[in-house]
Amino acid sequence: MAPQAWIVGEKGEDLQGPKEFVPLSKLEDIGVLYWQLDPKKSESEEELAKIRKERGYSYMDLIEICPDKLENYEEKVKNFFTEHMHADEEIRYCLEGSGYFDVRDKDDKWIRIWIKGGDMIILPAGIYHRFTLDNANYVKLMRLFIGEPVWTALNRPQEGHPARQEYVKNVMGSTGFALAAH
Ligand SMILES: CSCCC(=O)C(=O)O
Ligand SMILES: [Fe+2]
Repeated sequence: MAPQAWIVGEKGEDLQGPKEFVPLSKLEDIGVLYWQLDPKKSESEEELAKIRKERGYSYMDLIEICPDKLENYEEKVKNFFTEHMHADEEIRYCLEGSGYFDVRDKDDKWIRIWIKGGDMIILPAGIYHRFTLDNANYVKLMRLFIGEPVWTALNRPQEGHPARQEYVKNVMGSTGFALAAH
């Protein structure tokens, strides 16, 4: 099952009227990849091992986002919810709890992706995004990376950044992201 995704406002608020749901295909169009795994199997999961091997995700750690478990909680959650991009992919696997990844669509609207246990999401380098907890106020995420991790958040605007330029070219270009990425 694809995660639920819908359009929200600038501050993350629900828009008036019924939710405008976004299909997985539209997430693929903007380079967002998604897998559903079995969260009970955790690190030993075969499918996870396969994805890690195929995509070269040598680095792995776990992060729990909640006031008692994350140092400098207030500052970190504020930064997570500030619109930013990275020079590399952002790979997150939700083991427990839930949260919202907001990503910009081609029209610069916010798509809110609701991540729960078993959901693995990859945001491409250069995509503008942000993260926030939902009402459950807790998430345990696995962070994956190719080689030594770089978590540097580059706040918008970053139009001159090579990763941003590459992303814009892939997503807005005629071939589309899916063709360019595979
Ligand atoms: C801690 S996962 C989500 C926050 C984020 O976008 C990031 O870490 O760069
Ligand atoms: Fe990020």
